[in-house]
This record gives sequence, C-alpha cells and structure tokens, in this order.
Amino acid sequence: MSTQIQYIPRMVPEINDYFGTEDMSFSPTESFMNALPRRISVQPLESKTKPFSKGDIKILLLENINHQAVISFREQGYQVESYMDALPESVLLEKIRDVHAIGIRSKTVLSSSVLQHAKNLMVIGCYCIGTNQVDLEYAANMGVAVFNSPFSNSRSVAELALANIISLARQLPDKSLQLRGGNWNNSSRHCYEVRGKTVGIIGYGHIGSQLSILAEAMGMSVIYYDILNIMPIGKAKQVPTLDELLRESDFVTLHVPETPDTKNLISSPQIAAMKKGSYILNTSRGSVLETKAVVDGLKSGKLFGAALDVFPNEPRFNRSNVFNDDLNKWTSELINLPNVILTPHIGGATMEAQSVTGLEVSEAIANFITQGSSLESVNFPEVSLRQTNFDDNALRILFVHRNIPGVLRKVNDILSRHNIEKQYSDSNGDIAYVITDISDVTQSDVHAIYNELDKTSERITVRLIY
Ligand SMILES: NC(=O)c1ccc[n+]([C@@H]2O[C@H](COP(=O)([O-])OP(=O)(O)OC[C@H]3O[C@@H](n4cnc5c(N)ncnc54)[C@H](O)[C@@H]3O)[C@@H](O)[C@H]2O)c1
Ligand SMILES: O=C(O)CC[C@@H](O)C(=O)O
Repeated sequence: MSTQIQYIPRMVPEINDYFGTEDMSFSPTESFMNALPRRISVQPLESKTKPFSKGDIKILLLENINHQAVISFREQGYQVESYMDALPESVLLEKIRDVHAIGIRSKTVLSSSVLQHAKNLMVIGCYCIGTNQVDLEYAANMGVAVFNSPFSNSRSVAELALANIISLARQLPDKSLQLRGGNWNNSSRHCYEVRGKTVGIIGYGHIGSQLSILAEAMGMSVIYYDILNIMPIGKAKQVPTLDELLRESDFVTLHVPETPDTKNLISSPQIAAMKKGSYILNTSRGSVLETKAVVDGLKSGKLFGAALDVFPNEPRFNRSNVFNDDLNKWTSELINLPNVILTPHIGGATMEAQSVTGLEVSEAIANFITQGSSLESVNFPEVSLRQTNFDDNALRILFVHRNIPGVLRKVNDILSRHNIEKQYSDSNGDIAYVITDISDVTQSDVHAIYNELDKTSERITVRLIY
C-alpha cells in the first residue's frame, strides 16, 4: 500500500533568523569570503529608467537559495517569496502562475507543461551550473530569458572529486564505518597512495580543468577526454578517444553536462574497458552513468570503488528515508557494496559557492528586469545597451520576436516619429531580441508604441521601460 506524503511548503525563515542557524559559519569562511576577488558587484546597475514599481514585481525563490539573494532582492524593493525546498508540481503550477521571476536550483523541473502556466514570467534564474532541468527552448519561445551561474561552484565540485579520489584509494568510508561499529582494522590491503596514479577526466570544462590542477598538485598524472580540443593545464594530456582514457586511468571522473549525447556515456561496455581495480566517480548528472553497470562492476571486482554524488532520480526535498529502491531500483544493492561513497548532490553545496551563486544570478535577473540586459543568458540572444543621458522623456523598448526577415524594418517604422538614440539586436536560432532607446516620448506615444508593437505578428514579447 503506498503512503501519501502530505507536503507543506517550508518557507525560508526571515533574514534575521538566519544568524545562529547551523547553516551560518563565520570563521574561517568569513575572512576568506571577504578576500575573494569579486567578479560581480553586490548591487546591480542602478537603472536610470523608471520601469515600474519594483514592488509590483514578484520573485519566487525555491530550494533554499542563498539568503544573499533574498536580501539583495528585498533591498531593491521586489516582492520575494522564498521556500526551503522544491515545490510539488501542483503547488508549483499555482505559484508560478503570476510571478515575474523564478529562482531554482537543480531539483525544480521547469518543463513546457509547467512553463505554460506562467503568464507573467520574464526570467528564470538557475542558481547552479546545470540548466538541464529547464526547457530552455520553450522558455526562449515564450520570451523568457534563463540565466545560470556558470562557474561559481566549479571549485567546490573539483575539491569534492579530489577528496573522493583520496577517500576511495584509502577506503576511508569503510574504515570509518567499521570503527564506528567497534571493529579495529588497520590492514593496508587495497589501500593506495594517489601519487603516481592516473586520473582520467571526462569533460575538461570549468570543473574538469580545476580538478586537473588539484590532481597534479597531488602528484597524479592527468589525462582527459573532451569533444572539444582544449588546451591542457600543466602536464595534463588530452586523449583522442574515450576508450583510450578508460584503458589508461586508475580513476575515471565525469564532468560533462547532461545532453542527449552524454546519456549513459558510461555503461557496461565502458566499464568493461576500464582497468581492473580502477575507480569511477560521478559528480556531473545521474543520467550520464548507468548505475546498474557500476553495481555489476563493483560486484565482479572489476571496480575497486565508486563515488556518486548524483543519481538518475533524486528526491526533491531534504527528508529521511527517501533514498531507497522506490527512487532508484538498485539502491539497496548499491548501499551494501564496499568502498562506495554516496553523497546527496553536494558537489556545489558550500557556503562559498552558494553565496557567490546567489549574488551572481540575482544580479543577472535584476539587470534583465530593469534594463532588459540578456548578457550571458543560456537560451537567449545576448543583448545589452548602455544607458546614457536618459531624461524623463526617454523610452526603452525591449522587443523579443521571431527571427524572420523584415521585423526590424517594421519596428523602426513604428518608431519613426522618434529619434533612435541607441539600438542593438541579436538572434539565436528562431528568436531575436532588439533593445531600442528613443527620446522625446510623451505618455500617449508610449501607449501607441506599445499597442502597435504588440499587434505585430512576429512579436513574442514587448516590454517598455520609461
Ligand atoms: N554535483 C554537483 O553539485 C554539480 C555542481 C556543478 C555542476 N555539476 C554538473 O557538472 C557539469 C559540468 O560542469 P562544468 O562547469 O565543468 O561544465 P563546462 O560546460 O564548463 O564543461 C563541460 C565539458 O564537457 C564537455 N563535453 C560535453 N559533452 C561531452 C561529451 N559527450 N564527451 C566529452 N566531453 C563532453 C564540454 O565540451 C565541456 O568542455 C554541469 O553541466 C553540471 O551538470 C554538478
Ligand atoms: O545546487 C544544486 O541544486 C545543483 C548544483 C549543481 O548540480 C549545479 O548544476 O550547479
């Protein structure tokens, strides 16, 4: 008989309640954080235009997004509703209906069937690296820009991968578990140094290349496989085929995104190609590694250990008794195997990474709302216009449209009674985006311009900032 779990969304406590909670750490993190070079400014660009009352803009933040984001949005005057967890779909459908911006991490799936309920949505912020949880194309076709934080947690993931490499080599999880059970076993059987061993990195992007540096510093040899030709760091060597990497590595570690090409990238044939007594690590996405093949590899003795931070199915909420066979059918087999490290998707879960991510994505969201800037969006044409000498009679027009010939001419015909101060347009596949600043606009011009642009058959969205 299945049990129905009643879910009551847990709101994030008010900001002052954060201090003194277990999540808060002041030392040594605080001094480190203050010394971090800041690529981003804490305050978003001050808009000289008057878009609307920010108090009318509703921002929904899910999955316990860092309190810096909540503080920053509230200080700017936005309405913010913030929840500890991902919402069950029925609640999400209700909540997403009238929000203008939503911030998520990896557990909230924004599929087309969810997004079609979002009537006011302008922008999605993924407070993480991965964006596979969002239907990016559908969002772009709605005129909704999606932003992520492309490298703020790369170091955290790379450090976890290195820690797992050493832990697997020394059988740390099992030794610790045995001693907790009263069992003293200081045998060196199958315990190794990592120095001189080879780590094979699949996906030499932000995380893979960080790990490369850390692993070399430990005296390891690094080889990597990537679909792109990427310049090696240090003495690392790119290998031409996945097969070569699998054959030569003592530790194989996955750092590719979830794409149709990476689904089950490592499965039984790839594990068969690995060295006997090697180890596999996955901190990328659960879909990239066929976990049943890992279970079989561990059982047969082909693999000496595995460290998995991500799984094909992951719980949406932090709860007890959820990591079981109902979630993934091989779970009980996996948890009973020796030398296996299982972590609940914590690669990027550090105070440092969450704080930087919180600021970076919030800044992108705010700049899209107040300026229309889509720089570094993952699904949108990248357009941004500098604002200079804006006076009370200036108007900024943000027009997202189908990417077909003749649209810019139509737009400029509509605007022809005004001086175009600045204009910038870009396209990305079927979508194009043009930002135009015009001057000498009266209140009735604003309405006329809006109505005319709104009627154009190629329009996806039109937004005016004045
Ligand atoms: N466990 C966590 O908490 C955590 C945290 C951050 C990121 N991630 C995951 O890690 C992934 C990688 O992050 P990143 O910042 O290094 O990404 P990245 O985009 O910087 O690097 C990914 C690399 O993979 C390569 N690649 C893509 N498809 C490939 C294929 N089929 N074969 C070989 N190489 C391929 C790309 O060319 C790129 O160099 C993210 O997409 C995300 O899913 C997990
Ligand atoms: O914070 C998360 O939920 C996901 C982190 C990680 O998987 C990422 O893609 O950045």
